[in-house]
Amino acid sequence: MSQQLPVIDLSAASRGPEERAHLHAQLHTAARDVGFFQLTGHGVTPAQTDALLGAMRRFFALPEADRLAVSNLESPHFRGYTRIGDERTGGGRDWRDQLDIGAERPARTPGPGEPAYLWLEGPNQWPAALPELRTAALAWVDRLTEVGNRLLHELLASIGAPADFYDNVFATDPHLHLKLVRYPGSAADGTGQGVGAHKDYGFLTLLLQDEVGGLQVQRTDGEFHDVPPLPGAFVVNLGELLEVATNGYLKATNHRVVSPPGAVERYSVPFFYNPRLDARIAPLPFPHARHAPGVTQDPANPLFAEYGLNELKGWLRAHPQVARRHHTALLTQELSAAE
Ligand SMILES: O=C(O)CCC(=O)C(=O)O
Ligand SMILES: [Fe+2]
Repeated sequence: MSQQLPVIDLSAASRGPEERAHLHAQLHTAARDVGFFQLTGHGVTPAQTDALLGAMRRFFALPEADRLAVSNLESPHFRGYTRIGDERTGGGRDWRDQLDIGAERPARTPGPGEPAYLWLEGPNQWPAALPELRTAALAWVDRLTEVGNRLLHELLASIGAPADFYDNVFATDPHLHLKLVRYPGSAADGTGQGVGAHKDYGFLTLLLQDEVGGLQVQRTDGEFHDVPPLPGAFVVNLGELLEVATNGYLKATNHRVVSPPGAVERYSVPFFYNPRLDARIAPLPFPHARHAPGVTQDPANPLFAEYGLNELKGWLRAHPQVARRHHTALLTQELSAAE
């Protein structure tokens, strides 16, 4: 099923009060009713996009041994390369491989009394053969951070909230996250699970997808609808922290990727615009707050207002081999917390 998402032009924000008011009306409706939209007018150039996609394709074309040289199994910080089939979503195997990249920071080993999510801070792993990948990926993080920052301001303003309300949780050491993803066609098991249905954990996700398609969004009718690729646009979706911030007025939307047919490859690049790990998401003051229905109650997926907890739950769930190798103590704690 296909139903095009709202298409929203961010450049309208700087074209005078009338166009900005129209942008806010569009953003408000899209964020409240769908949680997903296509973003144009973001200012990222085709040359910047091509630099990233080119370096990324060269990474996935490297011999497997070179990709495994930066395996995330070696990183207690969940950075690096995940082989096809090693990631899990909703208990099922995802048929994709990927390189996880975050802000370049020294490794953290949480001491006694420090929160376990500090494990998520650490250095990236870069393939020695492709220095341009590091350059293009870190430039993309900088560029998309700027877009995410502008978009979040307009989105908060669109629902009548102070635009700068969350500036402090992004000001120092935001936990930005970039994923370079390849879907290598369909697995023999026939499940079609490129990545299983899930919500993203942070504030906003800005996704670059190629022309193949396969991303699907669950809409209020409960059905998953295709998101047809729109050249030059980013697919934006709201993460769980915006649901927490607005007490459920805005929703983090379930989405998934259906594997491309046969041996067709699909490439995508989600960028997760996330705050500091220790940020506690204070309730957002806005006029509709009193009508907010509350956050989704799902025992299998608790929503945490302390961002690091929300993020860590996701990593432990999605990367069981990294978790078992480096974090058995945390797995025990997670299990006992769920009981
Ligand atoms: O590849 C895509 O289109 C979406 C990926 C996604 O939802 C994710 O990695 O969180
Ligand atoms: Fe996602």
